[in-house]
Amino acid sequence: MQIPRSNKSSVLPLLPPLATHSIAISRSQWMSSPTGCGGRARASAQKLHFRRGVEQAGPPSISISDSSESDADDRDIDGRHNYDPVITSVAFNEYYKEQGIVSPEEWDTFIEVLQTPLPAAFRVSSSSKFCAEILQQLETDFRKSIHPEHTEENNIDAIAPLPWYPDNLAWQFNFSRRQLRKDHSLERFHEFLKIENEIGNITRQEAVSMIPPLLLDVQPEHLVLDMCAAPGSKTYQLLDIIHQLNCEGSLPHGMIVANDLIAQRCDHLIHKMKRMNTANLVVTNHEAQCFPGCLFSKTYSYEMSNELEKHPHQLLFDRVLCDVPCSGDGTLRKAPNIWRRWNSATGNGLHSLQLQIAMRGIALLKIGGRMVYSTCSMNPVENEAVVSEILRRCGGSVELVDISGKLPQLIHRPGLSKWKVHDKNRWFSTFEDVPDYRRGGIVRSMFPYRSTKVALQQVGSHPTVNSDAVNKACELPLECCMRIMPHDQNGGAFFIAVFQKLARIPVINKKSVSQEEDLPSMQELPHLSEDTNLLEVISSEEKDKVGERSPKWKGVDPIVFLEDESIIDNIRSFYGIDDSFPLRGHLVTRNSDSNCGKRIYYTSKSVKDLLELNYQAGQQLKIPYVGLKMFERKKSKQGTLTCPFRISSEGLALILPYMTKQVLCASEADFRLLLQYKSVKFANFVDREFGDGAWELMPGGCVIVLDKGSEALKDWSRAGESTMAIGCWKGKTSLNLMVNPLECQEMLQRLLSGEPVRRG
Ligand SMILES: C[S@@+](CC[C@H](N)C(=O)[O-])C[C@H]1O[C@@H](n2cnc3c(N)ncnc32)[C@H](O)[C@@H]1O
Repeated sequence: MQIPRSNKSSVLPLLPPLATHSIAISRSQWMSSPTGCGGRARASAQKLHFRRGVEQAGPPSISISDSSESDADDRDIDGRHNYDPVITSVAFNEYYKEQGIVSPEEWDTFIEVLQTPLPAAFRVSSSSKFCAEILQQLETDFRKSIHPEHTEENNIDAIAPLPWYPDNLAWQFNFSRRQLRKDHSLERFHEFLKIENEIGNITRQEAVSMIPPLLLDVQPEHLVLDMCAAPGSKTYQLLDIIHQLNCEGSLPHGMIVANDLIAQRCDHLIHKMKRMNTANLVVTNHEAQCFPGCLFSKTYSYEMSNELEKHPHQLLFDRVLCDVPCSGDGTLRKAPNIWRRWNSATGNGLHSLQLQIAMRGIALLKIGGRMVYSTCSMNPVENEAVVSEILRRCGGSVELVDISGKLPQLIHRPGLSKWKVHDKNRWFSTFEDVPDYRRGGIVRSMFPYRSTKVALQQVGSHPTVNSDAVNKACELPLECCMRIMPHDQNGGAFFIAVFQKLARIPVINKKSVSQEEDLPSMQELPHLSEDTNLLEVISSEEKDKVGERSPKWKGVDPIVFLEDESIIDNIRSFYGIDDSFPLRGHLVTRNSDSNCGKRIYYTSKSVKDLLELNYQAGQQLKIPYVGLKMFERKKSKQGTLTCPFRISSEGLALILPYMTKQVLCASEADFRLLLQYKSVKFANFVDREFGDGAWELMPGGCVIVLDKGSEALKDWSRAGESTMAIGCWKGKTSLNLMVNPLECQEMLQRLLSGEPVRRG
């Protein structure tokens, strides 16, 4: 029996009254199947691989699931779509009762909570310059002013911070999404959520999904790989962490590489990440289990590892987030149609893929680095079994980190040490019980790990299973894993394990994996360099690419460093960009003829290094998105321009403190005039001096900064915290706004209401 662990024993006081009626469920709520996207040959092959993994044990249908947020969430309890009253499953009940997932006394509460809708949660971006104001607004305004029906009756807070999340940055609300949309008393709060979410100041994210990035212990200088990243709520949280401490006009040293197999899901992720305006993100599109190591020196050996620090020969990460595709029954409250599909074969079918992805993650980790393995499934075959097999295969070169005290207010349970495997109406306690014809689908690594020597006893000339050993608790420290159950704090279910890499991982001996012998200890292994090990896990297709100079990824524009110095010098001198802001080597375009590039993107030093490594390694990485859009070429009817590039809104906050030319300060009246009319003749500005100043600017791109009365901004290098600035274009007779309509509307609204505005 597992006992919840927490310094606090009480559950969150937001537990809603349990539903006794059937709840309405939309079929479209479930995450779209990976098999439904994309069309390119390679993507199809990848998807096929994923599907095969899933179908290995023969589930009728499956979708990937994640516990982040989903727009479809809004429909599941809304009742506008198809109703499906199924909120229970005999197979589910039988399976988890047999696994002893919760104590018999807890069972009814567990199921009752699972049958209620999940309270929505959101996170305030700590890197947002309006973080403090937003937190204050939540605490002093909304927390006190909103009282939807049942919270009022039950005398509970309608919204409250999650007690375990640091600095009150995460909040949960105690009413349904339907109420949020329909209840008039929540209108202002709903509007607030929508706007702040669009801007990127807050992110809707399921509470339990916020835990893995917290336990990854990410520092702003870390190189982080998010292996299965879409739709990206954890990626956003990771970016938030690395940007948290940096000041305006500077970039953190770290970087996030966000990867996903499905191109369409990558697009969704990219769309979301754009809200962060970051130069420290790379989005890649690979099978995580074959993620390229960008190894380019065939002569590299372990003895050269000191050199490696200075000139990386392969891609290694300080932190890896391995939030694998899973059966997702931890999200049943959010995605109730999982009840109807629930089948133990789903978890069995995903086990091998999850293991492969996690092993690749460990291989890509620097020694001393950390990897979080997580799922939103309750199934031990997808959780503890994968963790056990990682520990077994790594033979002491990784250890499980005890995270039990890291988030003291979070109620959680230790990992299971015993479980069974279910297959086609049969239960197996050991692999030896599995008939030969099922050993393709049911593999040894699904069972609790125990030494073969312990498990087998000799009876006559035949080894038989020692039943004491079978019932013996697993020998691995699985209690270090973290299980979160829905009724622990009125949330979703989640599983998390944190690994620390202590040494190079042993080369995987095919025999020991397939025949399930105990792995030799590290000392017994030949002294092999880690790159050999990395290549072991790179697929042959990837392997072929090592050393290639210019392979092209179909459908993805090549990334080209902007090397034309005349363009860079032109931009620098036109905008008077201070020399302390590095441009050379940091600018990229997505066009092989960089002179014709319409958009120029800025990359941080870490991203620049990664792109260079990738180039040297033959462009192993397929990168659909990189860099912060900084300059955009604009065609002009004004004839030849001194500089045809304007500064884009996304990059404005970063570069403004370094600009000494083409910047003008406007009164609030003139600033508003520009936002309202988009194009204003010089003579029509309220402040004549400003109109004259605008006329005197060079034709082309310029930036208008809001002058906040007494605090007239004279020194752009101090632009930051409360600076409000917009990109414009100086034409022959007028100033023209270069801000997209939505952003413009937002700014205007905030200006009129006196509320804070977003940077840029
Ligand atoms: C649990 S979701 C990830 C949720 C995400 N970490 C978040 O917080 O928003 C799993 C993701 O894995 C992706 N996926 C499935 N198979 C994959 C593979 N072999 N390699 C990489 N990604 C894969 C799916 O497309 C899906 O987006």
